[in-house]
Parts: sequence; C-alpha cells; structure tokens
Amino acid sequence: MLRIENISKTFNAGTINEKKALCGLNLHLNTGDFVTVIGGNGAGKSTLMNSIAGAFLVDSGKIVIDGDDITKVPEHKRAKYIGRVFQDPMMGTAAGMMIEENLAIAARRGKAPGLAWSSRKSDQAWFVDLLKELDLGLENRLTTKVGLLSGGQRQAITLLMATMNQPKLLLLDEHTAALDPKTAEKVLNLTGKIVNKHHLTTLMITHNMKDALSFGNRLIMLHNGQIIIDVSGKEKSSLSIADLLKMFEQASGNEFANDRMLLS
Ligand SMILES: Nc1ncnc2c1ncn2[C@@H]1O[C@H](COP(=O)(O)OP(=O)(O)OP(=O)(O)O)[C@@H](O)[C@H]1O
Repeated sequence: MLRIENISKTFNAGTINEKKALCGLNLHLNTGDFVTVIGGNGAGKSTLMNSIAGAFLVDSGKIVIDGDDITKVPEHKRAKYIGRVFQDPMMGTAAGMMIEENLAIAARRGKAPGLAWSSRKSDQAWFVDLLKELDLGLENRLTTKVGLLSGGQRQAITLLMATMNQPKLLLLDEHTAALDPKTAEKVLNLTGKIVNKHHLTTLMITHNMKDALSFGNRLIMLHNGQIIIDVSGKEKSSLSIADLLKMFEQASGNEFANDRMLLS
C-alpha cells in the first residue's frame, strides 16, 4: 500500500546548522496496517510524516501509495490519498465556521467542485450519523461554531474530517498529546474505533509507549533518521515497555534518555 524506499532528508545542507533528519529510510505498509511510531526527540518522526504528506520534497528515494509514485507530487494533490491530524487541536478545523460547514468542506476534499455545501441537505443526515459515533453529544450541534468547542471535541471533529472519505493513508502526528489525559484517552479510543471500522492504513506518532504497545498491529521506532525497531503481530502484543527499552538499547547502542516517553 505504502512503499517508502531509501528516503533521505537533510535540513540546511552545507551550513553549520545541517541536520540529517532521515537517512535512507525504508518502510513498506500493507493495506490496513495500523502502525504506531515512537522515538526520542529529533529522531525524525515528524519529518517522516511531512515527507509522506508532501510538506517538502525528500532529497532522494521514492514514496509510492497504491502504485502511484507521489515522490514529486505537491502537497495539495496528495490530499486525495492522505488524511492527517496534528497535535494542535486548533489546526485541523476552521474556528469561525459551524461544525457542519467544517464537515462539508472535508466531505468535498479532493473531489471536483460541485454544489455549494448549503444545498447538500442530504449530507446533514450523514454528518449526524458520524457525530453520533463520537458519542460527545455533538450530533445536535451542527450549527455550533467549532471555535466554541473544547480541545478534545475539536480534535474529535478533526479526526472525523480526516477519515470521513476513508483516505488511503491516515497520518496522526501526536494528535492527543495536547489534550488532558482523560480526553486524550477518549480521542485515542475513538481513533482505534474509526481506524478499525474502515480498516484504514494508519501511521500514528506517539510519545506514550503504553499507547504505542496497546494500539495497532505494528510498531516502529525511529532513531537518527532510521527505523531501528519494527515489530508486529504477536511479537508486538507480547512486548512490555521494559522489553522495548531493552530492544532500543541493543539496536542503537544507547541508553534510552527521553523523559517524556519514560514517564508516559
Ligand atoms: N524544517 C526544519 N528545518 C530544520 N531542521 C528541522 C526541520 N524539521 C525538523 N528538523 C530537524 O530534523 C530533526 C528531526 O526532527 P523531527 O521533527 O522529525 O523529529 P521528531 O522525531 O518528530 O521529534 P519530536 O519528538 O521532538 O517531535 C531534528 O533535529 C529537527 O531539529
């Protein structure tokens, strides 16, 4: 489904600030893979997602989604393949617009221009069904401005917007990290529910090792711009956080030194 072959990305090449963020990284995902992505600060996790989403072009290597080589395709054209949710709940939605307006825009993403959203009353029933599944009481608030919602409610709406057209690939970039623990858990459980329902191929960055182990069928760990751990299926489900730390130390030759992950 997703084939990433030997991609490299260096920021500020040739300057004193040169940083090799991705170094010949390879990753192949099968359709329906739900992969959690962990790694210390600066390991290259967000750069990997930005490379896939097309925020910038990689220096070398190839990115293929469902047989289409998207390595040089601009970001806005990759949107038809990719749904993305960022850490900041303010980023994925338009605060000044109503819930239904936000959903209507997402519904038309990547499609040819058609009728104005206001004339598509039939979509409203679909939106109500989608909102009901969130179980946050938002199905009766279609005309509420998104800016009035809590961070968790907003992130849940962003998740709906990113998944309602069932993208070929869902990218979640620490999408619950800015929420309080209880809300984060709720949004994470919703994520699992939506991903499983639609069998979405998903990459989810998290700093929480427990979540990385309990969600998804596969886990990768990045270090210095490369994947150093890649476990799936039974091997993944039988791992503990201590096992993961030991694997990291063996694979990298380093002690694990990332307070944020260890505390999670
Ligand atoms: N736009 C950029 N310009 C310059 N350097 C960058 C840029 N984006 C990332 N980097 C550098 O590339 C390296 C990898 O960064 P990246 O954000 O991918 O790490 P990460 O694994 O997501 O880390 P974190 O968990 O801290 O978010 C870091 O050293 C970072 O400073």
